[in-house]
Amino acid sequence: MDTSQPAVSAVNLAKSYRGRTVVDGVSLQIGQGEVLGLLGANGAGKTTTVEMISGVRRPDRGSVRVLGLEPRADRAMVRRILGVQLQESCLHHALTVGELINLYRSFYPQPRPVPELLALVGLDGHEKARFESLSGGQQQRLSIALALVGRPRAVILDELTTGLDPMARRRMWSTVEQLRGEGAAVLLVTHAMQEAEALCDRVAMLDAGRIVAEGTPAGVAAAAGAGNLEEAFLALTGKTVGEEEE
Ligand SMILES: Nc1ncnc2c1ncn2[C@@H]1O[C@H](COP(=O)(O)OP(=O)(O)OP(=O)(O)O)[C@@H](O)[C@H]1O
Repeated sequence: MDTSQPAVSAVNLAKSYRGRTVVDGVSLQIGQGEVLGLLGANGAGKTTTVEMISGVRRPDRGSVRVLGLEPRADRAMVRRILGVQLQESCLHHALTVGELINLYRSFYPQPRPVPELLALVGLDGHEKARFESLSGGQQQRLSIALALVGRPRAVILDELTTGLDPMARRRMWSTVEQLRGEGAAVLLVTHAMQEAEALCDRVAMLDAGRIVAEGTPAGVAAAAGAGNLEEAFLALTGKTVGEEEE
């Protein structure tokens, strides 16, 4: 494992589906202890980009390194150091929160203790609840806890707080701050510009598969002649937040 390099490095990634290019030359670097926000309208290519970074999807072009490892070639090693927020539908609905966490804990050499994980995502007291009995927001928080079980050095959080109530959202924000404090590299995919401003050291704005702006939230806003990220998003992409790509 090479720790002198950025924790996550993606160079010139490209992906087409049936001849249509949806990611077109995306390069991203995330240092240890850094939170990078990936912003873009629906269909801009964010999920495809993070899927290539996590190794779930093979890029047509370009390369990815996570702590110097190649996610597809070094799959087993990368799984130990990269935490990815899961889609909750992948989880066994009849298992309890505690059972699911313990199952994931068994995959890692030094997993976080169960109470720490429950506290991180605000699920204290829910250890014995079956997954299927949790609310949508609680299921989402459990999927975040499972991404953090193995003390990952790099974390991908896709729509961290979408659908969460204001208190849960704030808790997730402190969880991200804790991860940064632990030296993890965090890639945060978000539509919430206020969240990006509050949490991200840098943001990359994606439009139609290309990065159209990158820098600190304040720097991106200033370069676009905008007062904040939401206005910058509109100026740079011609879309309001949440609007679809053509
Ligand atoms: N498996 C697939 N087959 C064909 N087209 C796909 C596939 N996955 C994604 N696409 C298309 O690629 C484009 C980019 O999708 P992607 O999910 O990466 O965007 P996104 O920025 O994550 O959007 P959202 O904010 O809606 O999640 C979209 O036009 C989408 O329809």
